[in-house]
Amino acid sequence: MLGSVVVGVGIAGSVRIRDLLAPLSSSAAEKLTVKGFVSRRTLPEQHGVQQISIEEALSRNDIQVAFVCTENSSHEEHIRQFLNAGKHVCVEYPMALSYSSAADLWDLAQQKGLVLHEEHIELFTPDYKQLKKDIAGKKLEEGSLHFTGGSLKPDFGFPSFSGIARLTWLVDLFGELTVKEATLVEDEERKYMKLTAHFLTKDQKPLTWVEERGVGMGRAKHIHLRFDSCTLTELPAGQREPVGLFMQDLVLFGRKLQGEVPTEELQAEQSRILHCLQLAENIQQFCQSTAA
Ligand SMILES: NC(=O)C1=CN([C@@H]2O[C@H](COP(=O)(O)OP(=O)(O)OC[C@H]3O[C@@H](n4cnc5c(N)ncnc54)[C@H](OP(=O)(O)O)[C@@H]3O)[C@@H](O)[C@H]2O)C=CC1
Ligand SMILES: C=CC1=C(C)/C(=C/c2[nH]c(/C=C3N=C(/C=C4\NC(=O)C(C)=C4C=C)C(C)=C\3CCC(=O)O)c(CCC(=O)O)c2C)NC1=O
Repeated sequence: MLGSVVVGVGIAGSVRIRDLLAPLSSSAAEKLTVKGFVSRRTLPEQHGVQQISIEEALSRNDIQVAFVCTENSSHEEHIRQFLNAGKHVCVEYPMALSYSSAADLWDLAQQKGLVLHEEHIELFTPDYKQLKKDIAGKKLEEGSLHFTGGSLKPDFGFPSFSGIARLTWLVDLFGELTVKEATLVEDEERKYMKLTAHFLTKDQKPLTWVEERGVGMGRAKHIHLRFDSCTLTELPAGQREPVGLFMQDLVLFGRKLQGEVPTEELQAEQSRILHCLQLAENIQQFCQSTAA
């Protein structure tokens, strides 16, 4: 068994505590137990789990794993602290707010012989799984993905990083991309923002990503994907699954801890994550150069 600590008790941290207390039976998630949680606030017990200090989490021998569930701007520092203390880390996406920080963190994990896992629940949603099946083997001519959602707190980072889940979809579906142009429109008073990024695929096909957030905007994704043989204008509705999204991620992390995930799969995943973070950084640079 591996003892774990959950760092940061927001939406994601609470789900992690809940899932660790009731892991999917007969899955690798059962190898994890939860020994405590860390929070910057003073909180009561969460489902019987006690708050502990970060110093205790870093030093206790019966804690081998940390779940970093805080806002994005603090991920890098937390990952570094826990890896340096010899703990495996599962971090909610994105692991860092720059490409070079992420690359350094992977190097540190490798040096220490520890698992560093970045959660990607967006790849487990039924709609995404169905979309991936539906377009398998089709040749993209052009496409767009338009996300809308409620406004985020500023410590979630530049929108190409906080929206990394959309980039992950595009890269997982269409392979490596090149950023051609990106713009950001912001209205701080209205807490509104719209990021538009234009990419080319390796086959030189155009893809557009729009990430739009504002107070009261509903979470939604719209696609327009034109292939050689057909055009998709709506996300397919996938079959709902009994296992929750964060639980599916926990099982994958558990399998990594057990050494059950093949090296090629780990490498492909790491390349995808780093490529997405590189794209996020390129987008940020485009936006900041046009803003100047
Ligand atoms: N929500 C989701 O569905 C998903 C979230 N993620 C990722 O998870 C991470 C955390 O996101 P999420 O949990 O949604 O963010 P939250 O805003 O809910 O929580 C972020 C942090 O804010 C602090 N916090 C939470 N509630 C309060 C409060 N009422 N008052 C003061 N502080 C509070 C907590 O830290 P502390 O306990 O130290 O105070 C918490 O860790 C991000 O990296 C995000 O990208 C990824 C996929 C899905
Ligand atoms: C109700 C308020 C609500 C909040 C505050 C919220 C926060 C939230 N949801 C996220 C992702 C996500 N959130 C969900 C789904 C949910 N997450 C949920 O908290 C709930 C109730 C669902 C409902 C199904 C999914 C599937 C993702 C992964 C990214 C995606 O596919 O859009 C993220 C990570 C950044 C991102 O990819 O957008 C945040 C911060 N989600 C919400 O729905």
